[in-house]
Amino acid sequence: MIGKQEQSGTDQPVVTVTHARVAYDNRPVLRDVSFTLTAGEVVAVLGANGSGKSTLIRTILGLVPLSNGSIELFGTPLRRFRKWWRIGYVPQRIGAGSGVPATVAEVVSAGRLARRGVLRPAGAADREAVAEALDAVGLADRAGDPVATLSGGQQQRTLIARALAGQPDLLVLDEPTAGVDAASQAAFAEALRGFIARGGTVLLVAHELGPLAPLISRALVVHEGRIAHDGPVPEPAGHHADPDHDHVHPHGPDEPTGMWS
Ligand SMILES: Nc1ncnc2c1ncn2[C@@H]1O[C@H](COP(=O)(O)OP(=O)(O)OP(=O)(O)O)[C@@H](O)[C@H]1O
Repeated sequence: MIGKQEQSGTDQPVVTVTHARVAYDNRPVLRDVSFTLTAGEVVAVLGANGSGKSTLIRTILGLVPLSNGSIELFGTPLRRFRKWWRIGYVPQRIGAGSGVPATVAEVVSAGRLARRGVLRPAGAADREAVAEALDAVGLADRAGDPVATLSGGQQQRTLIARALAGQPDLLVLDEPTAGVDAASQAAFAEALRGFIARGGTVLLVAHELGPLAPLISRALVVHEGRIAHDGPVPEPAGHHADPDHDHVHPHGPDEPTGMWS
């Protein structure tokens, strides 16, 4: 089953960042960042281009070194953390298919490797997890197709399915819906909703929340290397005054029927 979380319930720290400082070639990008993500939270990292959002999540995953401060994953210091299968990561769009002669199912199966180990052949549980992940993102009917034949949005969904197939406790997503068609955005939001309903924790970078907005429980706004806002998703100025504003926030019973109802 997807999302059979090892650690559930509230107030259990999943990610703890304490006074993190990160610099590239002595140029500071993150100056002093602290926050804790607890189990079941769905947190969006927002901020201007180049503010350090990707750097923040790549640092949390140990891909960029800290120059100061500390990070813990599931209560374990980053340098001692080994249970990487507990984390599903979808990097900023790289394309799932460029030059890869693999089928959609094969790409998604790679998401099982960290959990089962490369030396053990795939078993029934692996195949079931892959099928469930493909179903969750609405690509079950494309399982046997070469991933290169899919649209950009479908390729992005393939990468999300790969992360879900590992049945992680934490999903880390870098701009998962940037430049993705509306159908893929909706399919992704639906998959994420299922993951969250099973107690999964989510940390995602986004420019535009779009259909994800109702799912977000907390926003972190990165500005000049610090967390400038930690709380509810801020409303863009003049947002509701915009005649084209698509009112999909879950305010009350007069919401339009659709995937959020
Ligand atoms: N590997 C690197 N080496 C040197 N500088 C880098 C590296 N990666 C990012 N930077 C710089 O660090 C700053 C923050 O980049 P980062 O990608 O974290 O920002 P971001 O908020 O994710 O941006 P965007 O919204 O455009 O994706 C930028 O000025 C960027 O040019």
